[in-house]
Parts: sequence; C-alpha cells; structure tokens
Amino acid sequence: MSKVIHVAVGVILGRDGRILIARRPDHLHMGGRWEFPGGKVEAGESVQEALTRELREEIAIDVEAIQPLTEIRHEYPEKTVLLDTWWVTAFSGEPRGLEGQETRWVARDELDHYQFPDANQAIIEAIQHSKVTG
Ligand SMILES: Nc1nc2c([nH]c(=O)n2[C@H]2C[C@H](O)[C@@H](COP(=O)(O)OP(=O)(O)OP(=O)(O)O)O2)c(=O)[nH]1
Ligand SMILES: [Mg+2]
Repeated sequence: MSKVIHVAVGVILGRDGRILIARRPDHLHMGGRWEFPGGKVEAGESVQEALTRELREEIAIDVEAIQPLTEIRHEYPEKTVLLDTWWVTAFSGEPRGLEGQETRWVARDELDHYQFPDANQAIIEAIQHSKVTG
C-alpha cells in the first residue's frame, strides 16, 4: 500500500568545509526541523535532475558537481521516504532561502547540535565518516 517517496537530498559543502542546512517551513512535514535542502523526485526525472531543480528552487544555487553519499530508507508513521543523498561539491551562486527558510553553514562536528527529522541521524553519521572534504 504505502509507496516509498523518493527524495533527492543535497549535502552542500562550502569552500571552508562547512555544510549548509535550512529550516523546514512550519507547515510542511517535519516543519521547524533543520534539513539538508532537497525535495521529491518527480515523474520522468532522474535524481540528479531533481537535485539540481530543487536546489535552484529552494536555495538559488546551480549545482556543478556531485558525489554519492548515502541512501537512507526511513518509515515515518505517516509515510516512508528514500533519502537519496548526494554531496554537492561545487556550485555557483550564493545560497539563500527562496521560500523564506533560515539557512546556516555549520561545521561537520556541529551537526549534532541541530534538530533534524529522525531519518537524518544516519545521514549525519555518513557525513562524519565520509572522506569527502571538498
Ligand atoms: N529535503 C529533505 N527532506 C527530508 C530530509 N529528511 C527527511 O526526513 N525528509 C523528508 C521530509 C519530507 O517528508 C520529504 C521531502 O519532502 P519535501 O517537503 O522536501 O519535498 P519538496 O521539496 O518536493 O516539497 P513539496 O513540493 O512537497 O512542497 O523527505 C532532509 O534532510 N531534506
Ligand atoms: Mg524540499
């Protein structure tokens, strides 16, 4: 019955090694929590296309290079998501929340200080174990 929602997620690496997080608008699923920007893969779209589109729509950057990070499947009571998560190692533009979201650059070892959706714990561990540094 419950289908898995495929989500393209970008872990955006700044030149100083920090990572961009954004606060989900209150009215959305997991509203108020911090996230790595991204959104649902639409029909006919590849995950890379979705990632590029979502990061342009949400935070006004153009993706130039990505590397796979991890895939996390998580069952929330209301839905199941597959977070298809990519490092964004090069981009153009200056990120800003086009949908009014607060954004923040944080050091890798400070991610634990923010409240993310439950599925993200596994992403944060993958980041902290990854050798990608930009
Ligand atoms: N973008 C993003 N979504 C996440 C993260 N962690 C997590 O559990 N999710 C969940 C929340 C949502 O149920 C789903 C992503 O949906 P979304 O609301 O970002 O999708 P979207 O940008 O396409 O938005 P919309 O068109 O539905 O308004 O994945 C994360 O770090 N980033
Ligand atoms: Mg989104």
